[in-house]
Amino acid sequence: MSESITSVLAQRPLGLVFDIDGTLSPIAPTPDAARLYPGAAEYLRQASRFAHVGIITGRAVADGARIVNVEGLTYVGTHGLEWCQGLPSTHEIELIPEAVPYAQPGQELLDLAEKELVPQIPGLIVQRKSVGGTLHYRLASDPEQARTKILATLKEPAARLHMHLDEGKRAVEILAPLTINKGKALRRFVEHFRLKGVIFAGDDRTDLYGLLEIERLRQDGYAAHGIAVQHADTPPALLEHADSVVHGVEAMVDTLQQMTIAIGEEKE
Ligand SMILES: O=P(O)(O)OC[C@H]1O[C@H](O[C@H]2O[C@H](CO)[C@@H](O)[C@H](O)[C@H]2O)[C@H](O)[C@@H](O)[C@@H]1O
Repeated sequence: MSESITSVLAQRPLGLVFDIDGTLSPIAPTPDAARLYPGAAEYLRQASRFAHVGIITGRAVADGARIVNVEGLTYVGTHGLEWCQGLPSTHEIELIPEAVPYAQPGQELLDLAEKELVPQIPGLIVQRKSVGGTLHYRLASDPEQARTKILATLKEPAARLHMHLDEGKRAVEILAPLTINKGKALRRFVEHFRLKGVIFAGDDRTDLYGLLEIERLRQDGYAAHGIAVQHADTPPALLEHADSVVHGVEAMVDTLQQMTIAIGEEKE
């Protein structure tokens, strides 16, 4: 582990914050098939004895928590719009008030996708969230053609409904046009727990907001470190703004294990 990570891990209160897909869970053919890398849940559980552990994901909270399924973590879903201070089976999910007006327009776009795109693109998966959702074209016979078709079909209706389109891994995201993102969520997490040190890890476009917030937190005097999990399709900007890079989910979970051991030793 780098000296920079070690020095952040010595801070208390400490926060450890992770994305799910591509970070703790290998990319799978469908969203439902994704699983945490072996050992990851146990390391998160152990880490949560000594640090505030957060999951900040593009998935809905209920979906992300179903995959991670560790009690005592903070689950932040739908790119920062939903919060839950534990598993949703025992804790209430809070939808941030600014997002509420965009629930209906998001549903309309997803209805349109089901009506117009699903019949034309075999393999397209429509994933609904409390606000917006994701269209997964990974299983389409020609993914690039599917992507073009989805964006062309939704561009005008999205503008009319004041919704925002973004892209993830083989996926088009339908988002509320809010300035809330994973970076804002990370800042709120840090302030909520009055953290002195924080580590954030992610692998995709939307995780860039998290890495940029790590830079701002450091400028504001926090001990902060950003990790990019590199895959073949990792956006270059993510690598430029990361303080360290690990190669793939297995290496990320190995780093999580080392961090867990280090903070356990620090405590004793
Ligand atoms: O912020 P994340 O936790 O990384 O969530 C981003 C999106 O991840 C999921 O989709 C991605 O992973 C799937 C399973 O590995 C894969 O099949 C898909 O192609 C990827 O785009 C999730 O389903 C989305 O809701 C998230 O927005």
